[in-house]
Amino acid sequence: MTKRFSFDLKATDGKARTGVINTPRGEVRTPAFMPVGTAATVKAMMPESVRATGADILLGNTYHLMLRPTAERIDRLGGLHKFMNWERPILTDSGGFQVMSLAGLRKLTEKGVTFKSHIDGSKHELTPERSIEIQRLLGSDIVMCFDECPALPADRERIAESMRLSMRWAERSREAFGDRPGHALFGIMQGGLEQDLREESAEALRKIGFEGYAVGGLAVGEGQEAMFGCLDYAPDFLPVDKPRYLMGVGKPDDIVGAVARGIDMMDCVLPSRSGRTGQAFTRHGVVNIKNARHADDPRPLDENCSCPACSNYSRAYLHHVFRSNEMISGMLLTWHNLHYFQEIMQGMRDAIAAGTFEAWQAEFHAQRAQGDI
Ligand SMILES: C=CCOC(=O)Nc1nc2cc3[nH]c(NC)nc3cc2c(=O)[nH]1
Repeated sequence: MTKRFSFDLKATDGKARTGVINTPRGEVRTPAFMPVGTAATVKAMMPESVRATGADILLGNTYHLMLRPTAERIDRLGGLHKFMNWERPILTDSGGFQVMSLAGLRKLTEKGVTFKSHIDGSKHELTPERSIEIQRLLGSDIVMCFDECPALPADRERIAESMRLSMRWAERSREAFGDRPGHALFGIMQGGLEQDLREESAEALRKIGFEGYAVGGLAVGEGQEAMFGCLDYAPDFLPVDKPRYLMGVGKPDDIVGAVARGIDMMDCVLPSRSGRTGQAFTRHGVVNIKNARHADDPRPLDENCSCPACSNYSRAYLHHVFRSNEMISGMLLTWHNLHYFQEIMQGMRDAIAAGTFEAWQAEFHAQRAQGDI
C-alpha cells in the first residue's frame, strides 16, 4: 500500500486512456465511475454492496455534510471513511456547484458565497479556505478546488468573469490545502463552451499545479453534442500524466463518449437516483419497470447481467415491489444500475488495454435497441 498519491498511465487507444490512481487507501482503476454518496451514504446501498458492484472510489458532498451532521462532528467521530464504513478512496466536491443549485438566498463576492441552508434556513459561508478545511476535516483523499460553475446559457463576458474568479479561487484553494502527502487537490477548468477561455483556464491551473484536473462547467444543460464538442479539445489542454475528471456525467453513452475523448474519472447521480424511480439501464437500453407490460414477465431485467436483481428476481417481481413502494425496489434497481455502470467501465478498461476500444464502442452502440425494451 503506497503512502503517496500517484497516477500510472497503463495504455492508450486513440484519445482513450486506462490507468491506475494509487492512494494510501487503495487503487482506483481508470476510467473510473464514482457512485455518489451525498449524505455519507450511497442511497439504498450498503457500502459492501457498493464495493461488490466494482466501485473503487465514492463521491461525498461538502455542501450536504457541512450542513448536516457538520464536518466538525464527522471529524470528532474519526472522519468520513470510518463514519460511513467505506475505507477505500473518497473524493469530495468543494460545495461550489451545490450551493448555487440548492441553497437559498445566495450572495456571491470575491471572498466566497454566503447562503441560507435549504434544511433549516441557517446562514453559512463557503470560501476557498473554508471549503478546503471542510474537506480536510472529512478526511477526503481527493479534494476539489472551490469553484463557480456559471449557469448556462450565459454570455461570453459572464463566462470569462466567472472562470477568472474560479482561477483566483483555485490559487487560494491550493494555498489553503497545504502539504498533505497521500492526499490530492484537483483543479477545475471552467470557460463554458469558449475554446479560448478553456485554454486560458487550463494554463492558469497548470501554472498553479495540481495532482489532477477536472473539466467543470459541463452537463449543465448544454446537451451531449455541445458537451462532446468541448471535450474534443478541452482535455488536450490538460497535463497528459495527471487524471482528468468530468463532473456530473452521465448517461451510459455520455460516459463512453467522454472516455473516448480522454476523460479518466466521472461521477453521476443518474444510476442511483433513477434506480430509486424504477428506471433500469441495461445493455439493450432503458427499462421503466413500473410499466404495466412487465407485470407478468418472468424474465430477468437483463439475461446477461450477473447482479443480484437479475440473478434472483423476475421483471414481474421488480414491477410488483415498485408498484407496492417496497424498500427493496430501490435497493435492487440501484444495485443493478451501479453494477451495469461498473461493467461498462470494466469493458472500456479492458478494451483500451487490448487496443480494441473502437470495436468495443461499435458493439456497445449496436446492442442498444431503440425505445423501451
Ligand atoms: C462534483 C465534484 C467536484 O466539483 C466541484 O467541486 N465543483 C463543480 N461541480 C460540478 C458538478 C456538476 N454536475 C454537473 N452536472 C450534473 N455539472 C457540474 C459542474 C460542476 C462544476 O463546474 N464544478
